[in-house]
Amino acid sequence: MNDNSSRPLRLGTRRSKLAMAQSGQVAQAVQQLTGRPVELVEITTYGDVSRESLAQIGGTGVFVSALRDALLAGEIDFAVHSLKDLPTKQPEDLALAAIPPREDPRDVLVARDGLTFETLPEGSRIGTGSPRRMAQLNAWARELGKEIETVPIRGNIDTRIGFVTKGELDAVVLAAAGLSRIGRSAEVSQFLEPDAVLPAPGQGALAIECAMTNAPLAATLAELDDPYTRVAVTAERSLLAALEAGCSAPVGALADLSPSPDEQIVTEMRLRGVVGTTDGKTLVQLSITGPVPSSSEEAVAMGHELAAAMLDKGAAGLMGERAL
Ligand SMILES: NCc1[nH]cc(CCC(=O)O)c1CC(=O)O
Repeated sequence: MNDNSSRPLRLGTRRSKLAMAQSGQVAQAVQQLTGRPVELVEITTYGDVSRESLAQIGGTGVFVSALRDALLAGEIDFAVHSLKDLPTKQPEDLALAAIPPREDPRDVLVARDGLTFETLPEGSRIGTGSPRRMAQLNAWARELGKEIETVPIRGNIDTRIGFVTKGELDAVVLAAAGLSRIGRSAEVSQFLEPDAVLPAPGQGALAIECAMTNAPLAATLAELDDPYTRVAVTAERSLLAALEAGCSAPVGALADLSPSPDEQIVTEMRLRGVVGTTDGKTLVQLSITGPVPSSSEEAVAMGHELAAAMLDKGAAGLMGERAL
């Protein structure tokens, strides 16, 4: 592939269980693709060591900057991120070389006694540090005429599920994809349908990044790319960018394709978006449907079109809000 193609490829990863699981999967795929061994290089990011809330320390970008520094310094060859943790603006010197097929994008409820959102009793305490989840859960509770309390929490998946198993909270909300990657899907009490809770832009998808200067590696990694996932998450992220949201802003988005990619002839893409106040009193929720974008530019345009419609409906006034 290039001059020193005999040495193992170095894959930089955070050391959380989730990051190790997703890096491990990609490492295997790349090993198969290239015939070269892939070694994991563990890197600690500021988001892993800080106890502050994500909103305070500047959003989810805190998980990626150390990996990106290592890429640019040539200490690692490529990195795997949860796409939803990537800031919407892609640095010019880094290639988003592949976005593999997305997993289930939905959020899930992990509740005590297998309760669902509908059967949780009045006054239930639900843990989430995400303003997006708070806004939609509180709006849903209002619709059901039920009083709930959203409790800001942080921590890795095990820690968050621990709040429920230790009896400190009635439920927590997590991403289905994260649970599935660490083998804890059995603990899901309810999959939250996007009609009630739209996931974060890019949720359930991975991003494989390498230095722009390493063109041969970028070309190899591109074989892991799924074009349908790419247009869907590109539209979702361009909506987020156009709403000028920081990564901790309460924006949900999901693009789905119909018929589904498994059925071969995909004709349409629907892009849904939501932004709201964390108390759920005000939500701006809209969707648009169009032909499946045939380029990144078309996907971006679709995100911008939905953003403009949402801004028209008052989304701008809701963007300033931060967690708590
Ligand atoms: N914010 C942390 C984070 N980043 C990616 C995932 C899950 C995996 C994914 O969405 O791809 C999670 C955990 C969660 O939100 O429950």
